Amino acid sequence: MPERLRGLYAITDTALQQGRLLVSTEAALLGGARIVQYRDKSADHARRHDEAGALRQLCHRHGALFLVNDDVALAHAVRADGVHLGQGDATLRVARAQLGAQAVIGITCHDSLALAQAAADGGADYLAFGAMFASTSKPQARTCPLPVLAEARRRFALPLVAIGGITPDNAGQVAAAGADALAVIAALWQAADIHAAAAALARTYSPAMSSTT
Ligand SMILES: Cc1ncc(COP(=O)(O)OP(=O)(O)O)c(N)n1
Ligand SMILES: Cc1nc(C(=O)O)sc1CCOP(=O)(O)O
Ligand SMILES: [Mg+2]
Repeated sequence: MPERLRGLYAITDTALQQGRLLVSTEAALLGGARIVQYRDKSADHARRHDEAGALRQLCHRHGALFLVNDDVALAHAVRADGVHLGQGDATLRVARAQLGAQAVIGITCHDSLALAQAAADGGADYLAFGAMFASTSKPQARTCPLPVLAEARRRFALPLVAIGGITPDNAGQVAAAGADALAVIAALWQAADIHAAAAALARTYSPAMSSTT
């Protein structure tokens, strides 16, 4: 399993991080986040471009991967490491053609092993399952039972990312079921101490390691 797709996967939230996008993301990186996804659904293209470019630099300073949600053109424009695509987003084929063989392309599979098989067959770099638990960030997301994730672990050699309602308290169950990375929004950006929350989540994979300060 590639080490670069393992550990805490922080997903930005424009509302929760308002005015503190870079500072709060840096706190998560210092706490141990290894992957960051820029997720901003607004139509403010100039701001999105500026923020994504700044986040890319920040992530690379910390040796973390930087991915863009949904927007293949933005990922290309800011030279992100890759893109995360849902079932209603651009196709894997289009994204691969635009971003190239080295790009990391992750695909949402919800609770479906059939979607995961199609993504694996199409050349995805990781498979995302969720929502593992009720999510305040996406309350309408349908639940992916832990046994589905465990079955995906048995079937697929690709990295598995789990998302939805993950907190330091339930992270261990998700990792034990086979997740290589934990994608998190609320439990990071709503924490009183983002660095400490990130460190607690990151410790799921490196119990002996503490975070950097
Ligand atoms: C790591 C990860 N997994 C799943 C998603 C959800 O993607 P999608 O279904 O396209 O929904 P939106 O995030 O675009 O609302 C994700 N973003 N990241
Ligand atoms: C963006 C997203 N996608 C999901 C899915 O199930 O595909 S759940 C989700 C929200 C994740 O945020 P939180 O850590 O706050 O629950
Ligand atoms: Mg999407």
